[in-house]
Amino acid sequence: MLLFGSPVSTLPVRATEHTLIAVKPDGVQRRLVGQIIHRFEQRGFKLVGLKMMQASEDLLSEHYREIVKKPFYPLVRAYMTAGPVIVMVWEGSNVVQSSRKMVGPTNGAEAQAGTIRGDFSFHVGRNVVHASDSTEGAQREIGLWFQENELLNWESCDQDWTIEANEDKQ
Ligand SMILES: Nc1nc2c(ncn2[C@@H]2O[C@H](COP(=O)(O)OP(=O)(O)OP(=O)(O)O)[C@@H](O)[C@H]2O)c(=O)[nH]1
Ligand SMILES: Nc1ncnc2c1ncn2[C@@H]1O[C@H](COP(=O)(O)OP(=O)(O)O)[C@@H](O)[C@H]1O
Ligand SMILES: [Mg+2]
Repeated sequence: MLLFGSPVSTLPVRATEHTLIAVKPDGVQRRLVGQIIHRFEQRGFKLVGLKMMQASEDLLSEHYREIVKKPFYPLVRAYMTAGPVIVMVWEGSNVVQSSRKMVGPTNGAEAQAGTIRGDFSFHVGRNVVHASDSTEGAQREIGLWFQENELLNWESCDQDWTIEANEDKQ
């Protein structure tokens, strides 16, 4: 009797994309972690890594190497090291671009209601969440924040109901 559907080995291997999402120190302090995780879960993306960390200044300046020379960077450093962050890796088709849309523009004051920043923030320096902005950036950031053995490759039981099986053949 097949209670759980096809055996794992016969499930199609699908092209995957990953992104780094972080709940910033304000999100942790404001008890928004659960609500933020919930949004990615309900979209159907798959969580493959998660941990709480205190970011070091070195890690942060690598992570934000594109803004490290900007005049406001000291504010970003103070903000991002002010308490623990929750870092996560999410998997799914087009997850990088979709996550950016879910997160909304950098400044919460410009973000639409319904986005994470639009619902939970209104100041650029307290914008609750980070999301990688490109697939290359995501790979770089995941490598910075996670060891390989902290990411798990697992089969989710709903994948046939969130991804059409023929996706890779189109
Ligand atoms: N205080 C302050 N912080 C800023 C300013 N501009 C950007 N930041 C912060 O620096 C972060 C990085 O900026 P960007 O990478 O350009 O914005 P982003 O890609 O929307 O944000 P991340 O997802 O955190 O990378 C922002 O999310 C803000 O928290 C600014 O003018 N003042
Ligand atoms: N003008 C700004 N003033 C204060 N903080 C900023 C500003 N621009 C960016 N930041 C902070 O730096 C982070 C990284 O910036 P950036 O990567 O450009 O935006 P995003 O977070 O939307 O990808 C932002 O999320 C925000 O926390
Ligand atoms: Mg950014």
